[in-house]
Amino acid sequence: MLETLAEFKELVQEYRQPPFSTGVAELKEGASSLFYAIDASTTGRIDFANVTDTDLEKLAAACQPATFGRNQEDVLDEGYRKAGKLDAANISVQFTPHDLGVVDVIYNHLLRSAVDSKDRPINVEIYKLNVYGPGAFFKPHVDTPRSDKMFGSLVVVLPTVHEGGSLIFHWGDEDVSFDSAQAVKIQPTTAAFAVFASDIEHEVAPVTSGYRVTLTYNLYWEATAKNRPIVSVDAIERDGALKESLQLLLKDPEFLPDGGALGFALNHKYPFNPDSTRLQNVLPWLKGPDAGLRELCKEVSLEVSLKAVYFDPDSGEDILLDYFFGFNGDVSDSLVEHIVEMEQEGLVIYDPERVSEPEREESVALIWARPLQKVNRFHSAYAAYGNEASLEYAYGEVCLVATIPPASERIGSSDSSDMPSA
Ligand SMILES: O=C(O)CCC(=O)C(=O)O
Ligand SMILES: [Fe+2]
Repeated sequence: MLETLAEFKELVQEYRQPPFSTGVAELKEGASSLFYAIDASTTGRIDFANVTDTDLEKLAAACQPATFGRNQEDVLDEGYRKAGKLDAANISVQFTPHDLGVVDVIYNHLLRSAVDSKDRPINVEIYKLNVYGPGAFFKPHVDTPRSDKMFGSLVVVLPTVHEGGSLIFHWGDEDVSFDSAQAVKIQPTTAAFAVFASDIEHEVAPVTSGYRVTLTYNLYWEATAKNRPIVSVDAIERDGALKESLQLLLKDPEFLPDGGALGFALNHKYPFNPDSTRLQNVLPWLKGPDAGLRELCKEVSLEVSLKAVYFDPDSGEDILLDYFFGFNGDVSDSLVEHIVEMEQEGLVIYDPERVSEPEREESVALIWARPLQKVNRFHSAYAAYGNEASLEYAYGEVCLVATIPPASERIGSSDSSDMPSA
């Protein structure tokens, strides 16, 4: 492998950051209560600055058992999720995530953005209240996307005395645990919170004593958000080594001499609806390091697009589509033929490091800077375990593809010095 390429690949591999952030926040005096519906005409109240066991038992009794999504069906299975829930319609709280300072954490840490939040408004929508009594837990799942604008989840753990119930993130090969029970012990008014990219698998360990009471929220991009990058110039500057390495790669005349594409498998999955989600629209919604890679390509004047990655079992080739296939997509003819005939709707790719000549001339030479972990399947159900069943949205595997001009046309290449520059 070219040395310039090997170096760039290594830096891209290291370019990741935890897609979660945890912390604590103080509930303000006089604004620490929850009101909830016990039945059509009775309301309960808990002041979390001053909770009693009886309060918690009453709240637990007002809950219904929490269900979850398995293969697009809503199921109740206490071997997988054991918890009580109250829907958003049946609760009202006196404090907001904004009051708790969590919105800043979302921008600054989860999205690693220094862009003014006015430019990229988000919606923080309350979803459920959950009560995890002794022995309650929630096994590994992702949070079901409720729209293609949903990027994250927020959990607020209210101040109650309990043990266990850690929130555990499964991030690549690492398990990162947040002991929220410990965190809320700081003061009687200390709440704990976790914000995370909702496509990251996580679980709640069993509660061993007491009641763990949570509010969960869905995080969405506002529909009207401008198409602004969410990664700050600062963040790119900090990753200067990555930019330098990419510039060196592009200058290397042996790297894709006739041009082609540079592909990046992304760190996150993105929600889509096969009928309405256009991949081009997803570009401004990339999360964390994925947004950083897009900015990096822009900085060195490479054109980028997002593609859905599929594997065609008939031909054994990988295909990049500009759209997602339906959930029950039935591919009768060879998909590759289909793509080639439709033109512009997708690319058939080959790896020039492995194959010297493509089988068909339409194929594009693509080198993976960050290798694909997984591809989409045409026939499988998408979300296996979610916190809700969803027939409309699922997470898909997306990659970022940068078009690489032939070596002679690349900015900074020795051959291009006589060419007019843009
Ligand atoms: O309570 C938590 O810490 C996480 C809950 C959760 O993952 C969910 O409700 O989907
Ligand atoms: Fe969850």
